[in-house]
Amino acid sequence: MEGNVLIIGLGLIGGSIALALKKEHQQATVIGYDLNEQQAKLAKSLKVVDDCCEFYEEAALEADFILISVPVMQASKVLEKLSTLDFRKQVLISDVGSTKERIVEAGAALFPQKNVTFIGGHPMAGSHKSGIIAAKAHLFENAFYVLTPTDLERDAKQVETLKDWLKGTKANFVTMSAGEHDLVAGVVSHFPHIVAAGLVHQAEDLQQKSPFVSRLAAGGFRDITRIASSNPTMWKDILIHNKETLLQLIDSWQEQMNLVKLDLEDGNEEKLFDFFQKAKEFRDGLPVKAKGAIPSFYDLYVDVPDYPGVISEITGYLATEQISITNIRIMETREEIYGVLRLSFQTDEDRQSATECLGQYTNYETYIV
Ligand SMILES: NC(=O)c1ccc[n+]([C@@H]2O[C@H](COP(=O)([O-])OP(=O)(O)OC[C@H]3O[C@@H](n4cnc5c(N)ncnc54)[C@H](O)[C@@H]3O)[C@@H](O)[C@H]2O)c1
Ligand SMILES: O=C(O)C(=O)C[C@]1(C(=O)O)C=C[C@@H](O)C=C1
Repeated sequence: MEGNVLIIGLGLIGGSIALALKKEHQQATVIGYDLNEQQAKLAKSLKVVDDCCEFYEEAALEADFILISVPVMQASKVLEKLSTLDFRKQVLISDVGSTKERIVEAGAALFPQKNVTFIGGHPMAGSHKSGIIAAKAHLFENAFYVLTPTDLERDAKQVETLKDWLKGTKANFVTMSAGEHDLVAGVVSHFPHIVAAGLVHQAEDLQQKSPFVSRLAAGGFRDITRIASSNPTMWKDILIHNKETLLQLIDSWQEQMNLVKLDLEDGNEEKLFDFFQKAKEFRDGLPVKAKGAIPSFYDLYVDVPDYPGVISEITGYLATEQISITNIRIMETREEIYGVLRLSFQTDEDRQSATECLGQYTNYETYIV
């Protein structure tokens, strides 16, 4: 597509979308603005945008597409500022905020004029890293990208235009109401971030009792708390915007913890087993996507002798058969002789091929848990 694009907020998400958009629409001119001047300058020198501006009013009036990619409380302010401009041509405005209801309400109220259309958006993939340095063109490949038009029938054409602008993200677009989005995102994204931060606080408090807490915080603790390293401003804003949903989720979580507590106090083995078994069944049955909310993990465990170079030996065999691994980790050392390697694959077929490959080249035992 040809045209002028303005991206307001040149961090992880704004930068990633700019890269994907420029790749797909080489005729488009992408102008970037960021409150943090250094960030904007860096975006220009890294060629994430064609140019950057000190004030965005002029670029906004010339834009065909404006994307707002700032923390959600700031997004409402940017929308207010844009609404004071005298747009003469047709312009499509969207955002990438992790919450939708309040932003979409503001968009609908602030732009009654026919030539300005606001459609809320949320790419459901990201990272705990922030800033332009972490931006990647492929960040949203295969991830869900939620669009929340206020009136699907009226905005149908603009929704298609928006998808065209965002085509380079290679995301899977889904449309839903802003309310439904905030409920679902609350459950699968916002609330888990609260729990992750809570677990880290608990570990930090207990660190006073034993310095081993942080030294032994490996494996499961690291997996479940990675997202606690995310940007605090972004998450503070998300909680404020999605307050009602999150208050309800906190209540139901507390109820659930109380039940586990009672079962534990009673020593009710059957109920405790059920708690984990039912969670496992639901988790194992979640749809597997290459990227997005739930990453796919097909794990294969390998008992290997504990000597230097064993990892490159294994990866070498798999490379010979062109089998790609998404992750590799040493789990433990047994009796100082054997180690357990966990190899993760994107598909069950890759895992099967890896089992056969290691069976052919080595006598190491492989197993699936
Ligand atoms: N990080 C994720 O995983 C993720 C995923 C999907 C959506 N989101 C949403 O994307 C948005 C941006 O998040 P991010 O991860 O890119 O954050 P980020 O910190 O990497 O980038 C945000 C940028 O916005 C700039 N900014 C702040 N206020 C501004 C304003 N008023 N005007 C112009 N620039 C301003 C900051 O200087 C910063 O460079 C947030 O709304 C977030 O909820 C984040
Ligand atoms: O992978 C991560 O680090 C994320 O937290 C990404 C994540 C998520 O919760 O899934 C975080 C916030 C976004 O709005 C969308 C995606």
